[in-house]
Amino acid sequence: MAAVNQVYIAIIGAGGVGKCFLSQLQALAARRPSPKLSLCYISTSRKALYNVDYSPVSLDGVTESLAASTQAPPPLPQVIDYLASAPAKVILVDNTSSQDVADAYPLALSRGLSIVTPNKKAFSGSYKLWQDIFTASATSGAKVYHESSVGAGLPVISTLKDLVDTGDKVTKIEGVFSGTMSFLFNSFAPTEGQGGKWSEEVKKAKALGYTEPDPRDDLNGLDVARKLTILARLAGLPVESPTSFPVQSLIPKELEACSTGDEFLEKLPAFDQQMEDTKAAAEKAGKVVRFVGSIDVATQQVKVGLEQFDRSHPIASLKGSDNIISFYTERYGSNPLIIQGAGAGGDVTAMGVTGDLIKVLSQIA
Ligand SMILES: NC(=O)C1=CN([C@@H]2O[C@H](COP(=O)(O)OP(=O)(O)OC[C@H]3O[C@@H](n4cnc5c(N)ncnc54)[C@H](OP(=O)(O)O)[C@@H]3O)[C@@H](O)[C@H]2O)C=CC1
Ligand SMILES: N[C@@H](CC=O)C(=O)O
Ligand code: NA
Repeated sequence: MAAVNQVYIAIIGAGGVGKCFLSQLQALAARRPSPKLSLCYISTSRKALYNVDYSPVSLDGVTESLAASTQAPPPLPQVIDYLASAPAKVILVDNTSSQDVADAYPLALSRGLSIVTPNKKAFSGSYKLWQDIFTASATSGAKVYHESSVGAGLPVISTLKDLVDTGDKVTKIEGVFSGTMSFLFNSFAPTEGQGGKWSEEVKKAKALGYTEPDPRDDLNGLDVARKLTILARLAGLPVESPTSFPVQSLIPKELEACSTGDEFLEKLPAFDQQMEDTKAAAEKAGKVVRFVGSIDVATQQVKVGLEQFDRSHPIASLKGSDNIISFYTERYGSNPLIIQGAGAGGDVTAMGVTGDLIKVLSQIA
């Protein structure tokens, strides 16, 4: 018999986004006495904290408790078994970028666990995984939300879903979909002034928490390709994978064989001239270079890569890690619905996750 008025939260991943989420969760739990939110499981890749009798793990100082824990995370099917046997409903928060965790969503959903996540891997992996996730959710009634998988906390997924669900026809989606790429080009090739060195800006983007755990996943264009795969599927295109359309990589050929992200960052300064040449070519045409993506729904064409823009273009004059995403639809005609704002960073990403958690609570509690 499920305990009344209590919802268990299980968290996998406590890095940049995970830590910000924990502090938002603690504030939410303090603000909202009902349902009572209790942490029943938290792990990183090497440590875990949970009690076999489901007594809650305290949110006070949880990062430190987790770091000091001597419990190792059990294999995922075992974690799902433990959560599915909890004496109240469970929301699983995946704050990793792990494909293994993403692959376990169909099992978790089929066992009644709702999921909220900023992890793109489940929704941009194989089309079969996408179908399995939504079939499992529809069959069990467990919810799955992933607003922060595109545009961090910006309301990109919810807006696209509303457009589609209310019967509008999306014809094109285009813009800047990467906080890292936005930050890099806004600071390396600004509309005014000189700009910094490419490799130094890449290191800054990582230090600011904008990049993927391995920054090569941003620079090879795959992070943007994943986001476009998600949006294209929501707009009705059965895109097979993020590698099934043209994606431009900014990884120098000579560094493709680096075995770690750290080795790549160490060697990158020797290749700064390649990006300087790209910048100079745009300047010669009186323009600036930016990394953009687009989905043409009618022709089913998706593409990701560098383009040149006039300095006065809204894409050229973005600031910081801002994304700008334009939805062209039948209802909006030639004036697209535009969403703009920070597209990366721990707090804004965690906000999307916490917002999703609140949506799930309103449906299951
Ligand atoms: N940073 C941003 O601005 C944005 C991030 N996102 C997404 O948010 C997610 C988290 O990003 P971020 O916090 O920056 O990444 P971090 O690398 O800072 O944190 C990742 C966390 O996940 C843990 N982890 C990784 N693999 C596993 C696993 N198999 N099992 C358990 N724990 C695991 C890591 O543990 P350990 O340290 O032990 O490896 C770490 O605690 C990613 O999917 C990213 O794409 C989305 C939008 C914006
Ligand atoms: N690395 C990503 C993080 C958000 O998805 C980005 O820079 O946009
Ligand atoms: Na979003």
